[in-house]
Amino acid sequence: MNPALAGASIVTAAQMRAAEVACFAAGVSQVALMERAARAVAQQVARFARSRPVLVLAGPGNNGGDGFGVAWVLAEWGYDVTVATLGQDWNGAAAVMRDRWTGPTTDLDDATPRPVLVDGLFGIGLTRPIAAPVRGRLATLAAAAELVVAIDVPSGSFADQDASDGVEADITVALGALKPCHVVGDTARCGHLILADLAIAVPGDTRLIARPVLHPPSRADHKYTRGLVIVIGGTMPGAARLAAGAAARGGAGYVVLASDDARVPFDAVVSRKPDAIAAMLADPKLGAVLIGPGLGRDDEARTRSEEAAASDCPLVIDGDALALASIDQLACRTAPTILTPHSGEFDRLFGTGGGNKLERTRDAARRSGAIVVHKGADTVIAAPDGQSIVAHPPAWLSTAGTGDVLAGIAAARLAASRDPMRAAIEAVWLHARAASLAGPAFVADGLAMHLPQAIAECL
Ligand SMILES: NC(=O)C1=CN([C@@H]2O[C@H](COP(=O)(O)OP(=O)(O)OC[C@H]3O[C@@H](n4cnc5c(N)ncnc54)[C@H](OP(=O)(O)O)[C@@H]3O)[C@@H](O)[C@H]2O)[C@H](O)CC1
Ligand SMILES: [K+]
Repeated sequence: MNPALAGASIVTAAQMRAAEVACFAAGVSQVALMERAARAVAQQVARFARSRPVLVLAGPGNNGGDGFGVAWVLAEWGYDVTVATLGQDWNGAAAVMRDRWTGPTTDLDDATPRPVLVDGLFGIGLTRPIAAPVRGRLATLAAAAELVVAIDVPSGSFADQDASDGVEADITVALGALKPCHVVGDTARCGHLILADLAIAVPGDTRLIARPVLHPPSRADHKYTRGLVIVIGGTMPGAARLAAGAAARGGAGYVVLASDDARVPFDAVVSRKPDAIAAMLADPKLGAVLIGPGLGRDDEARTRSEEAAASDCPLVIDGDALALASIDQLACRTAPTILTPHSGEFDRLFGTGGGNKLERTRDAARRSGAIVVHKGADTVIAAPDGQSIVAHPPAWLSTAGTGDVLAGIAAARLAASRDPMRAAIEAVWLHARAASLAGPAFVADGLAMHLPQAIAECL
């Protein structure tokens, strides 16, 4: 998680264009906006170029216009710059930038590599894959460069798709706002991501995660107002135990582990026999129920899962309980629901239909009426109203049991606030932060120990 980008907006190419139009309508000229973009990119190139010769690629559209602008600014600052072009006819602001550029210019076909490559071939206007010869030239020039800086998006990446193609950049300077290709899919091709916001107002319903603000307990609080969490276990009691421990360390006031296995993660977690689940679910003091970690998929698991789904309790559904759930049943719930699928569980429940991960997760939230936490290296949290948040948790979390820990934290946060979107965001942030604090190669059993420190950072 890059703190410099915390809370940054993520917009589609169409939303970006609409925001630009609104900016023009408010009196900013196209040339002025392109000049802002060019200066912002040139500043980043200058930070890292160390006076090395620069080759700027200028494509046929406004990304190319930005490229001419970058070349013009860098040359003014004393850099040795050459421009290689793809295309002949530039319009509007791009033509103005092209005319400002009076330095050495070649065709892309004839360009020779230089240590610093600025990629202004294609931006958000890419409509089809780049033709093989051009892709080949781009790859050759990029491979021979010591530093590749992409303007807006790495050329070849479609702004609205999971990043899966395009040049591999060391630095990408996103213009105006982040786009889906910067945050979902193989985002490594963007290299170090920098946002130049250019003072354009953009929609804010999709954002990168930011550190949540948590409130310490008040003098009037007691264990039930802090949140009573029930974790329903099953055939693999260790997973439910991990989740119960994480719920307790995640700020719950009281945690009950309903499991045939009487072992608890520590004494503060209370063990109950699961034959009393119906009575437990009817407890008006109940803050949230977690079902799924270690549940299994036998008849008993199905009964417990159906009982939980049919209850009025705020519910977190994870692991095996996701395999036992149905979208119709979820959509009928009136109490808050959080689902925490990894990609396999997500595909089984919601299908493998098209769109990027953001679109698919938003669609799943709309269909199920639940908050969906679609886990992965790019975790997407989506609400039925279209609000969505993207997080990039540490890769060290890719180890057994960390999902149970996340589900436990989500239950604790849900019991505390009863607001499932807020709870999901808090849980994902705290989980990722605890992983960072745990350092490399931790085991899931030790992860929750770092939650108090992560919580302290949010007060
Ligand atoms: N967001 C901001 O605040 C600002 C962004 N700016 C920059 O503008 C680009 C978007 O510019 P746009 O002109 O819309 O698009 P591109 O430059 O990406 O490319 C469009 C041209 O490329 C042609 N095209 C598309 N795909 C291909 C392809 N595979 N092969 C060859 N040519 C292709 C397309 O023509 P077609 O009609 O053939 O599709 C266009 O000619 C944005 O990314 C920013 O860099 C502004 O500077 C202002 C601030
Ligand atoms: K580019």
